[in-house]
Amino acid sequence: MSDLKVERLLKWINNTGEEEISNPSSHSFISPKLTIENFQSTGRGLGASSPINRNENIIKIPHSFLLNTNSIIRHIAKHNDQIKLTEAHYLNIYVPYNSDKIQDKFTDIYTKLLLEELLDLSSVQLMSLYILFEFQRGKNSFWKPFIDVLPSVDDFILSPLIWEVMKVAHHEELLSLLPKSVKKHTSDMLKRFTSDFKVVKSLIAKKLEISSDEIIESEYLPKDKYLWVWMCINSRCLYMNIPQSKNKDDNFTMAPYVDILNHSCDDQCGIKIDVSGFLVYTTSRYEKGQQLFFSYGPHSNVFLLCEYGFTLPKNSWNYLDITDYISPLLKPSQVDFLKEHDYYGDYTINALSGISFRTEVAFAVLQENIPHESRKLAALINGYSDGSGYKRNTNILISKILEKVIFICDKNTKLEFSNDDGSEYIARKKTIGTLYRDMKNIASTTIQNMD
Ligand SMILES: C[S@@+](CC[C@H](N)C(=O)[O-])C[C@H]1O[C@@H](n2cnc3c(N)ncnc32)[C@H](O)[C@@H]1O
Repeated sequence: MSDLKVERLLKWINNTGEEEISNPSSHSFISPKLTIENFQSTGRGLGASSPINRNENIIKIPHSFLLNTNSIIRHIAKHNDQIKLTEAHYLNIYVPYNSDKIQDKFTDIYTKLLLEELLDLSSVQLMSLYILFEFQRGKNSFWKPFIDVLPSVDDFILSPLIWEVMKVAHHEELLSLLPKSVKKHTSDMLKRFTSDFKVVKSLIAKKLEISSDEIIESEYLPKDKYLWVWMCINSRCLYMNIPQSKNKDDNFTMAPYVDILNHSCDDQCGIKIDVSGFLVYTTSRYEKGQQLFFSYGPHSNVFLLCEYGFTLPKNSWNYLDITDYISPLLKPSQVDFLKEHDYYGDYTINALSGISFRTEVAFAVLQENIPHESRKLAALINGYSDGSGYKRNTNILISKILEKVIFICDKNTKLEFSNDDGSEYIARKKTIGTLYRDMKNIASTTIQNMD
C-alpha cells in the first residue's frame, strides 16, 4: 500500500481536516507505537515501532468511522428526506456537513430508498451495496480513504469461491482437486454470494425501474466488483451488536485501521466496544519490529482459506470431518436414535483434542443393533460411563476409516510440491496440497495416539 494512501487514511481517521477538528467524531486514537508494514509471512499488517506493554490501549475508532448498518443508514438518510431517524445509534453518528451536497447517480438512488427496504437487507447485503456505490462515487465519498486501502481482488486468489465465480484458468480441475469439506464450504458460500447479489440487484433494479437482468450490464453493480466488495466484507468484519439486526449473523461492523490486524490462533490483542467506539488493547507485550495479531476466532484452515483466502502453517483449530465415512455404515434404527438424541452428523476429529464426543457416540451407536434398548449406550450419552466398553471396536472402525483418509491424502499431498513457476495456478495447487497434508497429520496422529 502506498505511503500516500496510509497518510490519507490516518488523516481521515484522525479527523485532522481544518473544518473537522472541532467535530464530535474527532476522538480517534492510533498509538504512535503502531505502523502499517509488509511482513514476509503474512503480507500487510500492523507492527510495533517501539515496545508495547501488555494491556495497553492502542487503537480507538469512534462510531462515526465504523462502517455498519447504523452508519450506512445515517449517511443515506442525509440524501433522503423520507428517512426520519430518531434513535441514538443513528443520531450519534456524525456525517460531515458537505456530504449531502454532492449529488450523483448513486445518491439519486439513495433518495429513493425507504428505511424499511434498507432494514430488510441483511448486513452483508446493505454493506456490499453501499460500499460498491461509494467505491464508484470516488472522491465524492466520505469513505474514500478507507475504501482506497481495502485489498484488491488479487489478495483473494487462493479463495475457491473466487476460482468458481471468476472462472479462473483451470478452475474446473482445481475445484475437483479440493477435499470434500472444502467443496461443501465453497458451494455454501456460492449460495450465500449468489443470493446476496440477487437481493441487491433486484432492489436497485426496482429503484431504477428496470429488470434485474438489465442491471448486470449496467454500471451500478458490476459482478466482479460486487464479488470483490463481498469478499472484503466477509474477511474484514468484526463482531458488534447492532440493535435493530434481525439475527445474530448481522451483528458486525467494519472498523478501519483495526482491520489491518492479521490473524493468529492465540489472542494477542483484545477488543471492546462502548459508546465511544471500537477499542483495541494488547493482551501480550510486543517488542519493536514484532507484528501484532488478533484472533479472528477458532477457525480451521479450511474455513480460513474459504472465507479469508489464506491458511496458517500450524493451526490448532484444524479438524478432520469423517461424517461421509460414518453415515453409510449406519442402519435406519441407528440413524433414528442419533437424530432423536441430536447426535446425527458432524463427526469430527480435532487436531488438538482428538475424537469429538459426538463422533464417539456415533461409533458406540454403530456397535448396538437396537440402540434404543441399550443401557450401556444410555450411560455413555448421559455421562454415567466413559464408554470404555466400546473402545476396542471403535478403534478398529476408526483405524479403517483413517487409513482410507490417509490413502486419499497421499495421492494429493504431492500437489504441495508442484514446481513453482510463480503462477496463480501453481499457488492454488500448492494450497490444496497443504489442506491434504493437514488432514493426513490429524489422521496419522489419531492412529498413533490410539491405545
Ligand atoms: C482483516 S484483513 C487483515 C489485514 C490484511 N492483511 C490487509 O492487508 O488488509 C484479513 C486478510 O488478511 C490476510 N491475513 C490475515 N491473517 C493472516 C495470516 N496470519 N497469514 C496470512 N494472511 C493473513 C488474509 O488475506 C485475510 O483475508
